[in-house]
Amino acid sequence: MSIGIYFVTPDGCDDALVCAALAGGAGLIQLRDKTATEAEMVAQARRLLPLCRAAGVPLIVNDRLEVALASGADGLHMGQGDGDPAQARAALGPDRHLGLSIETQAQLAAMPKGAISLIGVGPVRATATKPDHATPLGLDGLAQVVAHSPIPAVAIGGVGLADIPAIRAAGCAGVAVVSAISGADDPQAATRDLVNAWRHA
Ligand SMILES: Cc1ncc(COP(=O)(O)OP(=O)(O)O)c(N)n1
Ligand SMILES: Cc1ncsc1CCOP(=O)(O)O
Ligand SMILES: [Mg+2]
Repeated sequence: MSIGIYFVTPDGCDDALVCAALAGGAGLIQLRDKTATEAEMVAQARRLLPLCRAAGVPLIVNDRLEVALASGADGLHMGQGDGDPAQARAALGPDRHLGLSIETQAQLAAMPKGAISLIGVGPVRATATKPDHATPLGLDGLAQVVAHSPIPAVAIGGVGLADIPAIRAAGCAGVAVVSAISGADDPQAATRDLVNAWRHA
């Protein structure tokens, strides 16, 4: 599985930013908004789905199973404290994506086999985007976790263009970013640069 660049939205993301990431070549989009209501997230996911489908890119919802189900999104991403992955898999059915955050080797060893299709490993570095993040793994720690993963992994947390060769060499299927795209002056060009770096790494 190759994902390449996985754009995770910032809080309050407008649809134009997702369009820019799609136009730049992002391979996966996650709607993550820690401030939106459930109804707002359902409405935004419903607006974004046809745009993502037109680009052939899956749309994943962060945290909220009900939003993923109500909007018809392509999957859900869960953290360690976001509920039971086996229950989420049962609700989503066998075909949709189900991502799980992995912050330690112990979490990887305890991962429910069969339910998860993709892991987000990190944070690689400290990041202001997620103030409650776990202890950073660093690039070496990332590589150690990914080496033991039976399923595809993406790196996340404080990563950008310069990290792509090491992340690819670690065996990741992609890299998940918020601020490397959302904080850029030109998010479409930033996405394109990340995509090209991934392709050439
Ligand atoms: C791809 C990916 N990996 C990790 C996370 C973090 O999820 P979580 O630990 O539940 O933290 P929040 O994002 O909910 O703050 C993610 N969202 N995506
Ligand atoms: C959602 C999430 N999970 C671990 S770090 C993080 C935030 C990543 O944001 P950024 O790419 O801006 O560091
Ligand atoms: Mg979460």
